[in-house]
Amino acid sequence: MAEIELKSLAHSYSSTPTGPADYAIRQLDHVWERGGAYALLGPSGCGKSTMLNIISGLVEPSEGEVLFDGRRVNELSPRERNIAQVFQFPVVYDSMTVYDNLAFPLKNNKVAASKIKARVHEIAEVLEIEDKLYRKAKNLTADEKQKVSMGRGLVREDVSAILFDEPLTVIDPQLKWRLRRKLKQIHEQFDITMVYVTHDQLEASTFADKIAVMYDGQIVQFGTPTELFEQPNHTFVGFFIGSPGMNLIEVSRCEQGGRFGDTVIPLEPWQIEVLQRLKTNNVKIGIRPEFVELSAQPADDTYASEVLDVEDLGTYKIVTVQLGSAQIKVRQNEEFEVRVGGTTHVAFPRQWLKLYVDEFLVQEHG
Ligand SMILES: Nc1ncnc2c1ncn2[C@@H]1O[C@H](COP(=O)(O)OP(=O)(O)OP(=O)(O)O)[C@@H](O)[C@H]1O
Repeated sequence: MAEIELKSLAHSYSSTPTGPADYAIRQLDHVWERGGAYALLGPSGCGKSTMLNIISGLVEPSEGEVLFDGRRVNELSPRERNIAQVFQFPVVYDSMTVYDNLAFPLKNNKVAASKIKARVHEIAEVLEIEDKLYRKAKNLTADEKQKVSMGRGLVREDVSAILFDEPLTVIDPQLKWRLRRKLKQIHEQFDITMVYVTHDQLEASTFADKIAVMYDGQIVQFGTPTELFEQPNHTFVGFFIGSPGMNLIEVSRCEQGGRFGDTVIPLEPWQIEVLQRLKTNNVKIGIRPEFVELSAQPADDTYASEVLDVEDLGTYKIVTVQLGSAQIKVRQNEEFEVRVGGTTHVAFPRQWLKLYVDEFLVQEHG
């Protein structure tokens, strides 16, 4: 197991890149610590697979270094790096039995036969495929084959890390949840560095202790699920994490804070100070639907708004209101009474109002 460091790493698939748009990975520094359970989360095309393939050695980065425990591995082949990689689609030898598929990486590494047997049974038990051990892989379902693929990664005790690239895509939805829990349990049991690529926030937060959110070839935030929820560093994180995502309102600056149309949202003095010094006009105020408050009666700090839509989701509802030119989503508990077309009063608690300049969060002492 190793700490994996990416140092000034960048990658372009073009041999003559002319600008940032030609890079699948824009220059970044990042450390995956030894023994951590991580998710790499982001939309399609943001560079997740490229990053995994650079770590495993399938892709040679155009710039920068990959270090395992401080040692440069750029020149090492995937095999020499000792990384296990599980892909979206199962990679198994159809003509072999499940047992032989699982034993294969160990035989390759000249592990003693008695050790192989014990380890194959241990992993098969964890993955609940013990009863399939002596079946030919070609007779398995897609789910079972993917379990074998995972098992081939997990079976080796000496791996530097296991990289999962959307491994549950082919898995039956009902099984997905169980397998995710299983991977988490395996991580706890074997203490291996694991990086799990997904574009599904639920999948990321059930598996990982820390999530790296990737957007447009950059890691825009690396934090716990709670940090990503409460303190999104970038508007993309605000929008991508949460359901629905953060409300983001384009504002212009004014003496009291941010203005859109006739509405002024007062901000903290330090935020106003930042706004006064700005050279850009790209300013947004963000607040999560969970932190916006609604009330039937007006108060000093509320804004009268029209209720556009109410979506009942069982234990809670999502209310969409029109405030000036902005549509704002608010999460309310199921008892809260609102009527589409009616008027409600919206409040934005100051501590949850985030200020974004050029899409990045402005922090108090940053
Ligand atoms: N072999 C390749 N040659 C040229 N461009 C590529 C190659 N592989 C990926 N790209 C491009 O690099 C960018 C990042 O792709 P990558 O597959 O790493 O993203 P991803 O986040 O893993 O996406 P997905 O979730 O769809 O797999 C995309 O614009 C993609 O089109």
